[in-house]
Amino acid sequence: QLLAANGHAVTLWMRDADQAADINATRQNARYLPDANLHEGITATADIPNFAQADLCLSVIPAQHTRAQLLRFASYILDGLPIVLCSKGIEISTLEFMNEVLAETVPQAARFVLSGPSFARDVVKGLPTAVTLAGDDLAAANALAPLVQGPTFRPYTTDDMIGAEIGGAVKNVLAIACGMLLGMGLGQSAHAALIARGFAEMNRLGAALGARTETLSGLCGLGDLVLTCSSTQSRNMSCGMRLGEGEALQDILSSRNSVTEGVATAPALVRLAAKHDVDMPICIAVDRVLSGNITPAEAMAELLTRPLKSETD
Ligand SMILES: NC(=O)C1=CN([C@@H]2O[C@H](COP(=O)(O)OP(=O)(O)OC[C@H]3O[C@@H](n4cnc5c(N)ncnc54)[C@H](O)[C@@H]3O)[C@@H](O)[C@H]2O)C=CC1
Ligand SMILES: O=C(CO)COP(=O)(O)O
Repeated sequence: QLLAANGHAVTLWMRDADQAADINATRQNARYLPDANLHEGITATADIPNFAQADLCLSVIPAQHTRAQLLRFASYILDGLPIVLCSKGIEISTLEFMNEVLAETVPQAARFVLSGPSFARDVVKGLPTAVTLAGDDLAAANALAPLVQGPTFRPYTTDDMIGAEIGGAVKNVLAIACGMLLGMGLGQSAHAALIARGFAEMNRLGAALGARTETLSGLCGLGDLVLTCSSTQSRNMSCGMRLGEGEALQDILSSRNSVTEGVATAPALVRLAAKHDVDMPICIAVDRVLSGNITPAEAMAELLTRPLKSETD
């Protein structure tokens, strides 16, 4: 919507030709974004897009499927085409972030990450949104920013791609934890404590992987953590709430047609943290609940009975 409103001809690639035809005929994406009238500058297709004529490409495929789809297109992508990664997660089979997956699959592309507090429904309504646009270097991110900016959409640039990706991936897992806590009725004080201690976990992982603290304190870290941990509009948070209320994970996932990224990212994150010797007790607790090892109540009891420690450790 943003790009089309900026005057770009936008090709929306999808796997299902019938759905593409439906979108072109109705100007609605009934399955994934109902209630939004799609801009006339958007054309849906199931054919390989004409990458040779593209100024940029946004990858919005769920994290666990990004590699397969990038490989599908890799040979069509010209040297230096900017690919902007919008998915928030860690690939479970490799423990890689999306920019690492892109570097392996489409090495000729210029890599960017767009992340931050931005519900698609808010953006499409034109509600004010500010996000992080990260590139390999700041000049490249600065050059790309005007293409994705809008009257109510402000990208702030950085060259800290790993920081931008850590923020988006970790906040999804923490939002499941916040949802569980609220679903169990444990109150707003516990909710605030979990956000703050979760942010400490995000920062510890960031330090181990070379992210900058100011990136994680910004839109793609703290900003998105606050949004996702505070809104039932978040799929991760609402999944956690339903777990906290006693529903089974499989029932929750099968009741929705939309991705809940934190579910696959939680085990990847726990393994990545272990590999780098980073302490992430809340994320471990989420993973143990998701894998059926403990109940949400047992997870909260475990977290509360951990040995006391300094707040800055
Ligand atoms: N919806 C939102 O507000 C935001 C979503 N994101 C991120 O964007 C990514 C996608 O999220 P949504 O679009 O909301 O999810 P969604 O579940 O609403 O849509 C996912 C899209 O990917 C397609 N898809 C699913 N499996 C696929 C596969 N194997 N190959 C190719 N395409 C496949 C689906 O057909 C659908 O079009 C996620 O990583 C999410 O964290 C980021 C910011 C905001
Ligand atoms: O990333 C998002 C908002 O910034 C969307 O969060 P959910 O995937 O939890 O809905």
